[in-house]
Amino acid sequence: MSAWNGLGIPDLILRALAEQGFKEPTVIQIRTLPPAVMGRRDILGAAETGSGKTLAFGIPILHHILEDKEWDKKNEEIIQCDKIQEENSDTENNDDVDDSNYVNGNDDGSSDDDDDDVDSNTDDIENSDDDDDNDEEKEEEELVEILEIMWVAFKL
Ligand SMILES: Nc1ncnc2c1ncn2[C@@H]1O[C@H](COP(=O)(O)OP(=O)(O)OP(=O)(O)O)[C@@H](O)[C@H]1O
Repeated sequence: MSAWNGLGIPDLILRALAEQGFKEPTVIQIRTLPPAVMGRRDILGAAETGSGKTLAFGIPILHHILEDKEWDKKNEEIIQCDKIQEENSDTENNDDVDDSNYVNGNDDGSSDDDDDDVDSNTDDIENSDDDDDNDEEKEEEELVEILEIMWVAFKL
């Protein structure tokens, strides 16, 4: 278990720290990270030069950026769910109209739309694999972003 565990640091930042080769937090980081990250408190710290103060406040900043992004992502998902529900209710309404096909008699007793539903269900299954790949890709992109912030903003 990494010495960074238990300080409330998100996985993505833990991975970035591991990539940087930072095996354990410094004293100022151990003291500031739990209240700043888990306790969401403002922190004031003093320690000698070269003791790791930059990440002592940099990690909480990154944590908050990630939380904001997570919030944006959830909102996006909710909006997409709403759109899908709207589309479904539109489709159901259309189905009501198309049921008249059945009454009027398709040869096999099905409406043409039923076949479409099967196709679209298969599409959904294929799309869920794509979604997993996209999630992984997005996580990798975020990791690269975090590392860039660490290098550029925090000059690590
Ligand atoms: N947990 C850690 N493990 C190993 N190296 C670290 C760790 N945290 C920071 N460092 C490295 O230690 C060096 C000094 O860190 P940093 O610049 O944050 O110190 P500081 O306390 O802010 O110094 P100053 O007061 O001079 O600004 C940097 O090269 C940084 O990459």
